[in-house]
Amino acid sequence: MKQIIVLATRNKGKTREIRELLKGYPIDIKNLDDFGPIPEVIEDGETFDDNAYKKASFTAKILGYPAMADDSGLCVEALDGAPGVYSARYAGENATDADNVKKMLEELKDKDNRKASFKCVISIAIPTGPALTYEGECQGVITKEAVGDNGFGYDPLFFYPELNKTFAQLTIQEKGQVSHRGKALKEIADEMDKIIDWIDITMPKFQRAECKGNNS
Ligand SMILES: O=c1nc[nH]c2c1ncn2[C@H]1C[C@H](O)[C@@H](COP(=O)(O)OP(=O)(O)OP(=O)(O)O)O1
Ligand SMILES: [Mg+2]
Repeated sequence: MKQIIVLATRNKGKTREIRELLKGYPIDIKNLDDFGPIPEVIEDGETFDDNAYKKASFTAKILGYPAMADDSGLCVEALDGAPGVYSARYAGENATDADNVKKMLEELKDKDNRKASFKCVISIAIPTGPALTYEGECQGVITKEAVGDNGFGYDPLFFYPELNKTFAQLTIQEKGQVSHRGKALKEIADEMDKIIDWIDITMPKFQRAECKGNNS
């Protein structure tokens, strides 16, 4: 039987990439939409690591299944590493990808140094709290305008010199070979048997102790 893992993200772009890069492995990946409404996790950690763990462990606790969460973002040299963990909210609390892209181009308008890196931490947690952590990073250059229609987020601005394309000009598979998320997922894929064993051994089979006696 396949091990169920809940993908704790609301981001459709991430979901597509994770599903594509983990297809063929003996896990049954569920979306949050497969369950009833659950409260939103507050992503107030100071690091990608903190936020990835918060999202994974909270979801695992609430749903009683192992959960996988990705926290990621863009770190720009000329902006001292910003927006980093604030990448999703760069242009404001309810910012869209287009708002964030626009703000990034404005902030870098007069900057010569356009080096940036994408970072990704993926946490796999079980309901009692323990978790495994995987990470990946990739280097690129921020373009002067949006190029390409694929992907999500800052992809149209992230030029990857080795392929002479932005991430938004790559297929999911091509991006997955070199991206921050792809690298973290490669480690997960390589260790999949160990991860499934770890879940099997560590995760309590019953979340509630059986009560055999009469409580009255
Ligand atoms: O491969 C990527 N290509 C382009 N942009 C990316 C990528 N990876 C992260 N990013 C950007 C999108 C978002 O602005 C932020 C992630 O924020 P982050 O909180 O991790 O995700 P999210 O709020 O969109 O979904 P959720 O927290 O439900 O997983 O970095
Ligand atoms: Mg988020």
